[in-house]
Amino acid sequence: MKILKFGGSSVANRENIKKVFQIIKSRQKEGEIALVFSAFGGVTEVLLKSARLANEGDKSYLKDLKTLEERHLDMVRELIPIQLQSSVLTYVKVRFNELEDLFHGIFLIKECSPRTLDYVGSFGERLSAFILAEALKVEGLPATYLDAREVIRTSARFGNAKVDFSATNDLILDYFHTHPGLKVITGFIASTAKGETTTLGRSGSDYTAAIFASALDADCLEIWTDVSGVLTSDPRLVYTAFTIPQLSYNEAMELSHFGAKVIFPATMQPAMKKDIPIYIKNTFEPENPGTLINGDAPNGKIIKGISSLSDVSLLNIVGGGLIEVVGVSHRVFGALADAGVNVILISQASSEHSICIAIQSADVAIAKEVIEKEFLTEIRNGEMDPVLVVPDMAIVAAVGENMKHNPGASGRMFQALGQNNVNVYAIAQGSSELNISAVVSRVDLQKALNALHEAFFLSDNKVLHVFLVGVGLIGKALIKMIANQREKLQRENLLDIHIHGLANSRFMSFSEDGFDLKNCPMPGENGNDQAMDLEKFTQIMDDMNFSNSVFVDCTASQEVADIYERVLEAKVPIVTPNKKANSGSLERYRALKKLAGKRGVKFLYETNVAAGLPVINTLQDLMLSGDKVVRIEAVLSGSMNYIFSELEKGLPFSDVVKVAKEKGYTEPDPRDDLSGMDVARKILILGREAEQDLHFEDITIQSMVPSDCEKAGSVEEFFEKLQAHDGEFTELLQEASSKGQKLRFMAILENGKAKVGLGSFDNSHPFYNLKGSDNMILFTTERYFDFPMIIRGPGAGADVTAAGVFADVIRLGNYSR
Ligand SMILES: NC(=O)C1=CN([C@@H]2O[C@H](COP(=O)(O)OP(=O)(O)OC[C@H]3O[C@@H](n4cnc5c(N)ncnc54)[C@H](O)[C@@H]3O)[C@@H](O)[C@H]2O)C=CC1
Ligand SMILES: N[C@@H](CC=O)C(=O)O
Ligand code: NA
Repeated sequence: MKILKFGGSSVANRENIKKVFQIIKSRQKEGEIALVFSAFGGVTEVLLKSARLANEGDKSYLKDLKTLEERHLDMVRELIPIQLQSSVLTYVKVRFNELEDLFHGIFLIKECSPRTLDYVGSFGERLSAFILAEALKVEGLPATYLDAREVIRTSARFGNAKVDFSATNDLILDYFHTHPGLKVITGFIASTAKGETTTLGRSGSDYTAAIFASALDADCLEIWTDVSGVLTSDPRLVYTAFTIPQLSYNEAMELSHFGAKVIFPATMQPAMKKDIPIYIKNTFEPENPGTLINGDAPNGKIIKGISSLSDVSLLNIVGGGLIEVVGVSHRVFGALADAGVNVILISQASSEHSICIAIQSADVAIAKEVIEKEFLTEIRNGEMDPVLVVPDMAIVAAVGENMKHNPGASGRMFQALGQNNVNVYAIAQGSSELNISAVVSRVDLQKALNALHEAFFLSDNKVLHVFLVGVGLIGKALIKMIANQREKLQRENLLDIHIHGLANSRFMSFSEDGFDLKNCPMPGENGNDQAMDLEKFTQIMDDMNFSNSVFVDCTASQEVADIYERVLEAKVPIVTPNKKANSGSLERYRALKKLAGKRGVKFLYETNVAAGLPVINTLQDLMLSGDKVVRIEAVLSGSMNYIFSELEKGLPFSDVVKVAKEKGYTEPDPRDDLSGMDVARKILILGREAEQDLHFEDITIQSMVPSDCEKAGSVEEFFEKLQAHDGEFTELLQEASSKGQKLRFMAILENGKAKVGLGSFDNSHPFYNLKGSDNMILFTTERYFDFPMIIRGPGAGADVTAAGVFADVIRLGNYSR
């Protein structure tokens, strides 16, 4: 025998009911079944609301009742052929006449006791089960309607009646023996021995089904609902949540205590006592195996699910006078129990100096009042502080029976929370080792759930959530690269990258699920894009609350570089090719590194120097291994190298500069390259990475920008003015050529000072053979003293730069595994 229970959403309309009938037919072929139905979706709520209206003297209950009657009559007309309808329609009409009389009584005497409400509530299931039994007959399944009030005996605790199992079991067995065939049973309702109608409380229909399963020693109980079983976490908060294939009864109870509303613990008890397996199945996806809940906790996942409770507050009871005083807890919890306050979590430090309690926020005022009243004398004497309330908290709980005697679960849990900047206010683990709970700030709830979900379920596949500011040349190339490499990364690196925020200087746009990177709309191209506001951008990034967020700055903007502290403070790592932050004051450069270290996040900027060439990382490795930099001699500008190489072909200087810009080698304003500023920033950064106290004032810079061009307002105007100077550059080139030399724009750092400017080199120097956008860096160090370490290759351009930024992003993924 199998018991199948269908919830309100499964029988909300004709379409759904047809699906239910399919399931019933397929199950019946497999063996004997009995069916338990809830009221049609939403009906119980309307009945109870109408009773309340009538009780308040509000006649609009009549309208609600009429609508409800029509809905049931329509259901009959839709499910049953016209020639068979009349007796069923009559049944419905008679029930509604009774209801009308009942409500009129409530309306007249303005009284609606829990007992009356139970009677009102019973109509929902009596109507649905009766109509469905008749409809099943039409489908060729002879069914007997069973009003569960005939067989389930309870106490007279109306609203949440207590079942008398011995009487109930006998009655059920007796009924089933005397009534062979398919039974269609009303969920939720029961009766006292005197025949008064009662109801079984929250999730009462599940309870009904479990009571029948237990009485009949059923092979299994199937709860058919509108979700595919119990999920690993709340899918509204954790998009990657998935169905848990199997749970032990204990795990299921623990998960439902903390938020998973699929099944209510009390309803499981009768089935659990008899070790009857419970399947949670989806009416709308019947082929999905759903969740099996039984007595097993087979080896496998240590943690089965992550659940949560929001709307929680913490009470801290603190006082030096509490140490080693016997009976403090007794008094605290006694006072709370007397006031009817439910305690969700307790944590006490072994110093006994404080007790920390989590309760529902709605109970805070009364809880504070009763505890302070209980300890009035201690508070007056200064032995205890007034109760400290920490509002707006939430509890996250990792649940799993296999964490028993299995070290590491809590380590993983708190590492994941810490790494994602989620502060933990209190912790509790029961000695049953079934659940580790942490109290966190409510604003961190979603991030905490996602971080834990990832740590326990998706640890093989890490997701980085990127927020990208600057979608010009480099930003666009980066998006394209991520789109192209995504599948490979997922497959081979177990890494996924989503972009959730995009901004240029004018607009910003966001996507909760991540943008479609193959057809990624640019900020300003979506109808609902907002005007760019950096503060707001970072705020939205915080609010989206992803674990593993990454801030990528692909601008050349000082303003963007100025918010790095704010980003790092929020424990979000930064990846950037923008040199502005690291080439500002030495104090800030150091402070940023220190802050990143303190907050435990990375600040990566390999592309600050020589684009994707491994210059910064190499230098950092040299320094870490104890080497000391003696001298750096370098060509650090891809655009300048390109310009002076192309000049050799006899092309005019202004034309070559323009092409360098078109090729994406120059800064957004090419004067940053020609003036030596860009190279100065780079040598400054290299000096600082070499642990030298280098300031901008320590650099002598030779600018290549003619003075009238400096003053030009726009880049276009600059190009116009530059033409007049073409001859001067040709002369410079000819002078070098006449000596068999080549012009290279370079930087030298030695003895704490740097020089940036044009040099000419003969073929004995490594710079002589540089081509196109090449960079070359010669590190002379204590170890590489006789022959310098040389790094050479293209040092500017969209792809080589985006590849460097991309590599830094991937590095982040690897760091935090
Ligand atoms: N082009 C290259 O070869 C290399 C470039 N870099 C660096 O990469 C960065 C980006 O360069 P490109 O992509 O060539 O520049 P770009 O001018 O093509 O793009 C800059 C982007 O930043 C946006 N932007 C500017 N100010 C902004 C603000 N305040 N808020 C939001 N967005 C803002 C612009 O709207 C644009 O989308 C620069 O810092 C550059 O120095 C580094 C290595 C090589
Ligand atoms: N404009 C720079 C590229 C970025 O750093 C260059 O020309 O090297
Ligand atoms: Na680099």
